[in-house]
Amino acid sequence: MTVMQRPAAQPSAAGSPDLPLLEVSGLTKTYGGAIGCTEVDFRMWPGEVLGIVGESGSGKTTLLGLLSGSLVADSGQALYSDRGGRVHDLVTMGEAERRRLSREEWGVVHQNPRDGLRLDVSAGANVGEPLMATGARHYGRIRDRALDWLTRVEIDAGRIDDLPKTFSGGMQQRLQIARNLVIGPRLVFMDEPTGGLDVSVQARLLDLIRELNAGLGLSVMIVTHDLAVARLLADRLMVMRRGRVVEQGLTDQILDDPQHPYTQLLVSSVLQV
Ligand SMILES: Nc1ncnc2c1ncn2[C@@H]1O[C@H](COP(=O)(O)OP(=O)(O)OP(=O)(O)O)[C@@H](O)[C@H]1O
Repeated sequence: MTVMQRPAAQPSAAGSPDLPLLEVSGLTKTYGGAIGCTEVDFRMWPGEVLGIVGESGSGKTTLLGLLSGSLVADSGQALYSDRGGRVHDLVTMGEAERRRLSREEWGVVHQNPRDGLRLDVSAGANVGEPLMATGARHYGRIRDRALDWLTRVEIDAGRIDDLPKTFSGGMQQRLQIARNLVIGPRLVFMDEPTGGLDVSVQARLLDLIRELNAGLGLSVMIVTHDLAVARLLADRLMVMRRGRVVEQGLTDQILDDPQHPYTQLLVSSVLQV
């Protein structure tokens, strides 16, 4: 386990808003000889929505995987400041600590909800399980919390005992969000969460993510190839190309006044559609 203490850390229940939630430098991952992402540097702040955009194969999913723990970096540093103000290097920390952070501090929302749900148990169990993994044992209270979260994500309480496979794609995605948020994470990684959904379902899901960010102060790192989604949700954007971050800044600044030729191309190609 690698735990570091920043000299200025001021531990509090929610972590300090003065400390970056994540401070990433030189993060690199190759697959054999091929670059996944290379020399990625950025900071992310508590309560922020950070969008990662770029063409297919630019390294967005690789970066998310390195930070959320499904991939191991070749080199670099990714310092995560937890609720207690303790700082962990995600690149070098041990498996037990990674599992604890995944259980207690993070959520991961996959593009395909089937990758983030257990299809063979009820909707209520899908939401209740993460609570049990963090120590909850009282069946009645677990069911109440599950019901509360189903309602928050606009799933009818009467569906609590139904299997997710009987849900529509949009409902499954909302159930996946409830499963992730029931433990009160500080940071949720989302990989194309609205991909494959039709436009009206997408709009409701985007509203939900905005509400959760504003209401709970949730930090969200969201990968999307859709600049309209990025515009609507993200406070700041990172633009990736061929594994590198070519530009980052405030969303409006990047989309209205892109500096890098690749970002200019990305923005103008969307405008021409
Ligand atoms: N398991 C793997 N084995 C070999 N190469 C991989 C693997 N996963 C990703 N890559 C390569 O790493 C680079 C970055 O891929 P990545 O999936 O991170 O991009 P992306 O921006 O998320 O793309 P998309 O939008 O299509 O999901 C690509 O060149 C890809 O071919």
